[in-house]
Amino acid sequence: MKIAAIGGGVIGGGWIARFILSGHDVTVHDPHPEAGRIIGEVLENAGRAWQNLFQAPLPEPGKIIWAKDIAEAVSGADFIQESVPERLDLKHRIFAEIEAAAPERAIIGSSTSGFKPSELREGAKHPERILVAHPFNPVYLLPVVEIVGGGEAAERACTLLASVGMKPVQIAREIDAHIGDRLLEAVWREALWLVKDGIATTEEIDDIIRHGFGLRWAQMGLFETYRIAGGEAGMRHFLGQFGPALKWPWTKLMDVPDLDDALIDRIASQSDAQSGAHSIRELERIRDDNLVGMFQALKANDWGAGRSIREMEDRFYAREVKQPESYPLRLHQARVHGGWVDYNGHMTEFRYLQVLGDATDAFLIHIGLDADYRAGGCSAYTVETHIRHLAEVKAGELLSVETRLLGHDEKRFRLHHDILRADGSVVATGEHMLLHVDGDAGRSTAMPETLLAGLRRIAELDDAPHPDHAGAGIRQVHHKEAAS
Ligand SMILES: NC(=O)C1=CN([C@@H]2O[C@H](COP(=O)(O)OP(=O)(O)OC[C@H]3O[C@@H](n4cnc5c(N)ncnc54)[C@H](O)[C@@H]3O)[C@@H](O)[C@H]2O)C=CC1
Ligand SMILES: C[N+](C)(C)CC(=O)CC(=O)[O-]
Repeated sequence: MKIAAIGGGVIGGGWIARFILSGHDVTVHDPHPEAGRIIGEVLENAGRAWQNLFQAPLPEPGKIIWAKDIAEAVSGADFIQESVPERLDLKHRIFAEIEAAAPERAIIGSSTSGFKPSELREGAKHPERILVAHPFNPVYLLPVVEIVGGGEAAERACTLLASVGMKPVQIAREIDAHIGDRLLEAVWREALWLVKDGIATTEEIDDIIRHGFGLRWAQMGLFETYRIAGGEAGMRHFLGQFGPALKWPWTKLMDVPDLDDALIDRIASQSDAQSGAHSIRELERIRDDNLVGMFQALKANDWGAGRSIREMEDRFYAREVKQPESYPLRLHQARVHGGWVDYNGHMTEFRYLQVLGDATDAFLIHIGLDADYRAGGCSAYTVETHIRHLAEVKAGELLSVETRLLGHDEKRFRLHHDILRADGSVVATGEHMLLHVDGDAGRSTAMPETLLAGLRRIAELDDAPHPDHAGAGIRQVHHKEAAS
């Protein structure tokens, strides 16, 4: 799959980061003289956020390939995402250049916040493959993408975008500004009035959102939230009680305040007072850390956007497993991320367990104990672990894990992992006992024949003696009194 990005600003940079972190190379064209620095900074923040977001091993990131012009960027591309400024004449010019050089089957997604497919497609040679693919900022974290335009191209775009962790929502009929921005625009318009009329400052409005209904929206949206607000009688009662308020003067609705110099000054200076202590990149990191925490809470509840994270993790685990050609099994690799290094300048101790745990997950998938199997209610729990830390590991090193099955019975299996650096030297070993568990019943249970057959097949390959340290505990250190 060859991916091209035209425009690498706020949104293009976010798209590029999402594709790269999902393991795709991206060919980028952006004439901005500082495009490399800007995209590099976005990528750094995005990489940091993904490290914190996912428990599963991340794929080896793809590369940015810089293209001097649009023709070079889109040559041979399967999917092209356009994220140039929101001007229709510019977008038409870009589409004409793309169509002159891209393969006929290439899909062209536009990040446009407002233009409809019928407007974007004016004058196109193959209009049906130009779609709205409107994301939300930050694109590398927020899953939703509005797909407008329909047809076969939209289906293909949805499949690709879902594979990089997005939640594509196809919009049935085109409308200016799609759906998300129409909703946001209504709130934005009211907020501008409230600031202009001196009713509230930017900070007070933000407080009311972030300490209140913003938290509700993030997990239940509008209608589900209001259904609960109707009490036991639900949505009908809610509509009966609050429906009439729609006609009261609560909102100025369609009336737009003039964004004159005075209002711009007022908003900009209030915003400086509210948030000016942080740089934009700092604010991005604060936003990303908060979003990561929210995603994790939602993932634990298997709810809303948390589901996209869990599904992405299942894909990351599954893609780890390559058909091994040799034994010990080589099922997992990990690159040591800068954030894994501690005050001693090397990989901190719990990251060893992360690498070992990810290798165990890769083994589970290898024997068929994968997401589909777990959906049936049974899983494997690690009940004992012994790690030996043998060598320091620096940021950036590529680690591989060799896995042996030391033994198994109907309910348990014992794994041994060697973590190796690129030169083949062992930096750590891990020995783990796992128990097959029926999660619904809350107790261990025998594995089905499908899993046992996989274990037997692997056990037959394990003909070398066990490592000397296998089954050993931590060595004794004599107590002061005992030594004297
Ligand atoms: N900023 C936001 O919150 C969101 C913006 N969008 C949409 O994304 C699109 C891009 O917006 P932003 O990223 O905010 O703008 P931006 O101004 O941050 O980035 C635009 C980028 O396009 C580049 N560019 C200009 N002419 C170009 C050309 N001929 N070829 C290649 N690159 C070119 C610029 O150098 C710049 O890096 C717009 O259509 C916008 O409506 C969508 C969702 C959210
Ligand atoms: C302000 N905006 C219209 C460009 C916003 C968007 O399009 C989506 C977002 O990220 O809020």
